Amino acid sequence: MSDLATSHTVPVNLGARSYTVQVGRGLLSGIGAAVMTLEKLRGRKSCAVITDSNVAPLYAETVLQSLRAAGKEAHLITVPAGEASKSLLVAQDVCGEMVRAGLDRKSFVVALGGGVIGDLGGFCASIFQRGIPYVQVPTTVLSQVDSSVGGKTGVNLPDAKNMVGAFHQPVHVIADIATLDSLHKREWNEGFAEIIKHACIRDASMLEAIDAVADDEGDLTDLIRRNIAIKAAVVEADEYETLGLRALLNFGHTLGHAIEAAAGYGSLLHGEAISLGLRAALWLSEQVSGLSQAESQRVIALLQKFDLPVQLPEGFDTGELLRITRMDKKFETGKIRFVLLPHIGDAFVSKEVTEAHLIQALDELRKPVA
Ligand SMILES: NC(=O)c1ccc[n+]([C@@H]2O[C@H](COP(=O)([O-])OP(=O)(O)OC[C@H]3O[C@@H](n4cnc5c(N)ncnc54)[C@H](O)[C@@H]3O)[C@@H](O)[C@H]2O)c1
Ligand SMILES: O=C(O)C(=O)C[C@@H](O)[C@H](O)[C@H](O)COP(=O)(O)O
Ligand SMILES: [Zn+2]
Repeated sequence: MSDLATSHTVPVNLGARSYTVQVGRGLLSGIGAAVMTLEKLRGRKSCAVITDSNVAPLYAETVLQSLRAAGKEAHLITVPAGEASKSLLVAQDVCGEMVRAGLDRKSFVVALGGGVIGDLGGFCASIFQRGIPYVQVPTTVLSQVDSSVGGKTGVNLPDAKNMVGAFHQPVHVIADIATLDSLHKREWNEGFAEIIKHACIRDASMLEAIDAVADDEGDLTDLIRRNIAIKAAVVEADEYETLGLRALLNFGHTLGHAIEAAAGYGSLLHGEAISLGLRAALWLSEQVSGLSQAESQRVIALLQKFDLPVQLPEGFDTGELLRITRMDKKFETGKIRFVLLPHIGDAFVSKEVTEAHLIQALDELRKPVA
């Protein structure tokens, strides 16, 4: 069977902002042809391919050639790899390069890379000349299963994650599984924190499939497709996170984001910080919403199987973590809205979690897993 024969299409139904996610091996060289078929890009001849310094030498040429063969003027813009590039200063540089390259309101963006590039590239597309379309071409596990879908774009402020941004849906997503072959182990593993999160909030049966992939026995493409479908369904139900449904995708993120920011962007990868946040949220779920210890332990064991951290390293101050946590976008009139599980596969937003609970959870997170 050819690679293309094994590719899947997942629709994201958002009315006028609907798009599809193509997932399979060997899709990258077909990006020009794919873009040609998109009604929303009709008549748009020039584009910026935004990528990072690790991804550019691996995949930029294939993407540029494919776009140029399809008649597009494609300009490459490369930013330094890593979370530090998700900043207003880098966004300003990228927009500056777009102007100098002669891009205009009729141009579009291709975000080629991991979640940093998807969030940054999508954000630049959302603000450049008040908004132009963009295509997501995610090249990490994390970006394929999570960040490329749903239209959350943005950058960090030194104090807190994703503080400046916009909802701006892509017009298409191309997730080429073959690009994952070049990932280093650490970046491969971190993506599984979000996959495990999806299982926790929506689909307990996925834990088995994740276990199988960890043992090199599972179907990775199918697992990625399943995760995209979960993300798409949640986003379809609550695109702008106003109904308390999309907030479920934030399971493990309240403390996870605080830990990521406190670590100084880059020393912990997003998925690693979320792994720590997941252990804390599982413990809080045991205390507040009746999650069984056995269920909690099963998830923690799976995080450990991917070498993800589950014990807070030395050097994190509880007061500082709480200060950052208070900036979480889920805070409402001074009250924490915290995502909890009564069972694996079932999540809800609770207002029962207090700062005292958070302090206890951080104390717990400092202890080794029993
Ligand atoms: N918008 C959303 O809904 C959403 C969801 C989850 C996470 N995020 C954001 O995504 C970011 C994390 O994404 P990430 O983990 O993909 O990080 P990343 O983009 O920094 O990629 C991780 C590392 O892998 C390298 N890389 C990327 N693709 C590669 C490939 N195919 N081969 C070799 N190396 C490759 C990158 O250069 C980088 O060094 C965080 O900023 C997080 O906040 C956003
Ligand atoms: O898409 C969402 O919604 C998510 O919450 C997905 C998260 O994995 C992701 O880290 C997201 O960027 C968090 O957004 P934020 O609004 O909490 O900053
Ligand atoms: Zn996340």
